[in-house]
Amino acid sequence: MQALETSADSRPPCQESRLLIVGLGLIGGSLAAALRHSGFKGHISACDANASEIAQGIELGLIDNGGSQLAELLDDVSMVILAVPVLAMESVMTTLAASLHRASENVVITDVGSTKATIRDCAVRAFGEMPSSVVLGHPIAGSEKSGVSASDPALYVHHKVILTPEPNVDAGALARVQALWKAAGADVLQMSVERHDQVLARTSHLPHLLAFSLVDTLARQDERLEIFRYAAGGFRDFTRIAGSDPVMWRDIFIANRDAVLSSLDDFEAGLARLRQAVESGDSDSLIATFDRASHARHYFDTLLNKTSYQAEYHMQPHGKVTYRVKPGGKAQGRLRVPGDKSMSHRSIMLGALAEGVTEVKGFLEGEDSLATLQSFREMGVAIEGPYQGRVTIHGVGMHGLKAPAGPLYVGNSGTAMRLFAGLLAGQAFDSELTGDESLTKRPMGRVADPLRLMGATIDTAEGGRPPLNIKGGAALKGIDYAMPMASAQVKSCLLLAGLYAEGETRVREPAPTRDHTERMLNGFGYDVSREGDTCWLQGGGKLTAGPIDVPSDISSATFFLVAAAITPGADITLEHVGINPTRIGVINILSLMGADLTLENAHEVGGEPVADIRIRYAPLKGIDIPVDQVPLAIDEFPALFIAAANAQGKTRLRGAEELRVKESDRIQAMADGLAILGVNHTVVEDGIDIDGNGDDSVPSYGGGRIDSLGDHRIAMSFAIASLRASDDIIIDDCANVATSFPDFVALAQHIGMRVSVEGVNDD
Ligand SMILES: O=C(O)C1=C[C@@H](OP(=O)(O)O)[C@@H](O)[C@H](O)C1
Ligand SMILES: C=C(OP(=O)(O)O)C(=O)O
Repeated sequence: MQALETSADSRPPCQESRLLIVGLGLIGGSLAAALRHSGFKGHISACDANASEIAQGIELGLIDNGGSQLAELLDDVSMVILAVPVLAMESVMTTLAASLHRASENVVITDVGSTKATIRDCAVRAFGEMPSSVVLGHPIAGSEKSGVSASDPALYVHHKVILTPEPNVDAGALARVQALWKAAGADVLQMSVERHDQVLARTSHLPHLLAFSLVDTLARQDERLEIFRYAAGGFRDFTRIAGSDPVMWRDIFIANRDAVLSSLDDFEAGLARLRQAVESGDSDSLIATFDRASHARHYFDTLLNKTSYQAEYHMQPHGKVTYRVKPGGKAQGRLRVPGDKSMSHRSIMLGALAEGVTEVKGFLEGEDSLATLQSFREMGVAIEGPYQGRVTIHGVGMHGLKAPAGPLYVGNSGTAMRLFAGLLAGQAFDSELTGDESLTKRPMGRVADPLRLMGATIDTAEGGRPPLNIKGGAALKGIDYAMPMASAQVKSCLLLAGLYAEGETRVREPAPTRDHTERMLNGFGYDVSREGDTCWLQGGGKLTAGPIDVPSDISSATFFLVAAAITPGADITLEHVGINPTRIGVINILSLMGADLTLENAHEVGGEPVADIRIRYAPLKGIDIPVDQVPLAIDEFPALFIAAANAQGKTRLRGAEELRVKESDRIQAMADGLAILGVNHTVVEDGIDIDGNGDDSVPSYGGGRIDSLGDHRIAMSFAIASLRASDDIIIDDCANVATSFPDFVALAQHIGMRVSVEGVNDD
């Protein structure tokens, strides 16, 4: 992602005519400094009980004038910014309510307080109701320093400012407060007052309380403060914030009492668990806690660096990643795409339930498989890594998982939710599975129904959607189940539940689907048999740990296979790709269309066939896609539709209704994008007809702006399409690419595509 603009020249200017900052400390002073630095043309005055702060503010050139009597400073003011400690807000608001009638109608009031519910209550008491011109806010920036002399014009640059507007807020007032903070260089976002107070209790107030407490405890034990002479980096890092302004923090803890107490309860419970582990020398529990924490801390770094999809999803719900791809470009070179997503999920699941230590290499460090990994940490499994695709899982055995403290969040991943459902149905504890907005729309009845036949108790939301609530302690019984759809996720779910069931669990599939679960179970020494369309296993066995080598994901490789298949002169080799027969629909379909594909260096790793795939450009022709290839290429269709748009003649797909229940309705999402590019097509319920251009001397279609609907495969498919477009293709909502293919943009650039990332729009 591109760096956000930092230079003051490029920030939108703040147009207020006259600002009044009430409380001229570090926060108010830094806002004045930032505005001055941005070229703010208006007048700034300040009100502070401390005359020397005002004098210093004037001397530093931050404010034009000031005084200690609020009522006297309100003439002609356009915006008032309250930067006094939280408990002083009420008297300031009362004065404002009494005096503001003298000022212009248009005055907007905002604040910078660290808690929001109490300040909203103050406003309601002072004004009789929440005025629509009040927009409460909180800049997430600060320093242990205080006073106007510590003002820093860069304090807010790239920092978040959370605004908590009430439903009756005046849209103009909100826009003006947003403009104020953007001019100071901040990223502005919005949330409700309640959510703000809960989030801040955990992320800011609790850490401050702990730092104050630790320093105070140590200082009391050592009156002469001798001990601090020996305190090194860890102490310094942990306690820096204990130097913060005591009055301000007293006010915050009084104001945000309930949310702070609830986060403190959680913390005390965690501390008690650690105490117990230390006392009893419980090395596994210590390692599990530290590993989880260390991983979470690294993950937090990726959030800060905005390198993660989750960062977009959780911290910037209104900000999206956009790809801009220039038309043309090349498709040349050797590359290795990341590890297989299906196998990465399964390696963690089976490794966790195994006896012994499982070493995984080639693990996909994408958000989907990382969410699976994190969920097992939350169930007490010690997992080291991932470090460059290597993960070490300390298996806990079939019955060693522990109840997680809360819901297990599996992000965007249908695979994880469905496989987890089977596995959790066999546990002794209750559990809840949740996911992101896209996953929340996907059907889970397909696993809940057969699991109920096995004896599980599972509640879903309306229409069989997530979240799933799974009752622990069920006595599962094996079933003989004919799946109504060809789904590896349903099959795998039932096989995993079958591990815990009495007797035999048999699953019949209407067409072959990926068989990674069966292969990996066999690899862990658990017998899974197959005859024709049916596979089965006996419950009650055990898994034995062993090494797993995850090959590159053929679903990710597909984008580059199609890139080369449509680009004259292309020659790409994809290394070490998994070519399991249940996954090679894309190779078969492209070959039928006339692509020049060869497999080199074919061999087997850990029970899965792999090869290097070389593909050189050859003109494509439209085909009727054989129905038996559909489940074998299910995730590859968005990219194959782009191949079809470049082929000569019509390509017809039928029997692919499953595409409608993926991360998006992939038939409709692709049809909508193809329409924007000007590609003729006809949508039917279970497929699509696409008319290809087939003339490789001219571009195959135009450009345009496409909504990927937050679906990674839609985003990457239209990025590849640009190789044969006549104009730029701009694709919105691409953060989700990180769920399956975190390096996609870098590799696309590597082969010669002209793709750039436009970053976050923060409005
Ligand atoms: O088992 C798996 O790992 C997967 C199975 C497929 O889903 P269905 O089982 O719903 O077809 C596929 O679309 C998904 O990306 C991964
Ligand atoms: C459908 C996909 O994944 P999942 O079902 O795990 O969300 C996919 O990766 O294309």
